[in-house]
Amino acid sequence: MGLDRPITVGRIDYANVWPIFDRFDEVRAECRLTGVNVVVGMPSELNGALMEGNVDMASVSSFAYGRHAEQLVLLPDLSVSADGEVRSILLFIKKPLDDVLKGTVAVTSTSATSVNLLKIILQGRFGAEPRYITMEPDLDAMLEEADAALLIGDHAIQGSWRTDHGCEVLDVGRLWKDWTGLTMTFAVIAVRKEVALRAPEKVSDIYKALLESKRRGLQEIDCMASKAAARLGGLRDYWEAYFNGLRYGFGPDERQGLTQYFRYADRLGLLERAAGLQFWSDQSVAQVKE
Ligand SMILES: C=C(O[C@@H]1C=C(C(=O)O)C=C[C@H]1O)C(=O)O
Repeated sequence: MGLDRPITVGRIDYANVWPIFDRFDEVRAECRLTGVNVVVGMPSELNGALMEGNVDMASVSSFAYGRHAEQLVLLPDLSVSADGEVRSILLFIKKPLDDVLKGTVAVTSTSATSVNLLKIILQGRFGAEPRYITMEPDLDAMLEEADAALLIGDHAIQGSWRTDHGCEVLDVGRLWKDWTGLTMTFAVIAVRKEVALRAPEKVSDIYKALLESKRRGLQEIDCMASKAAARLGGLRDYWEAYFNGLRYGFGPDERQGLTQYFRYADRLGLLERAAGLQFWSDQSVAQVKE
């Protein structure tokens, strides 16, 4: 037992996680929380790193949690979710939707949740199974190869500001909400079970620091919006509306939406089984089974 090494935490390199992570370094310094390394990456990179054990806990695609739920636990009260529009999970369609449904869709290599969400919606709601090709998140290159392109995160946002692609832009969070009436959880923070078992105090300290970072981040969305505009472009007001439009908790609505998503993914054979949601708690860490 025990874990005689630093803990590595993976942070998604998109603005959507800023409200959770932006103040994390500051809070850790204040609490003198040492022995923590932070690495950044695209969701698909962190999904792989968490499963390979190269990171111990990370913000990852909720789909990746669903695929490997038996090896992971979720941190409560932390997610990236939306109840309708997300603004950063976007399908750019260059032909009428009916043609896209019979055609080819290029999907970003950075995603797991949204690619499968799109498959679920296109098949479940429209009875369509277009050909999917996975590509780097380059809108022009994707639209050259396909009738539509799915982008997520900052790539989607920056694509949505362009006026030269001539596409209609569909918000996939809105499509999900209109079809199911549910919230959608795109990212979760998951911990490897063996790490939660071997280093419960450390996980607890990191969890508390993340909660405090989120509390501060959400109190100062205006500062974060200015920083996002300076770093990533766009207007401060855009970013303020973006951060305010997302949800960062993991309450009953998020659980219901994610559970339904896992059920659909299971039905379509995208997951081996519909995963349950197992949350970490420092009181019950001994009950977390390996
Ligand atoms: C809201 C978002 O949520 C994300 C979507 C993910 C996915 O599709 O796998 C993973 C993590 C989040 O970055 C976004 O990227 O815009």
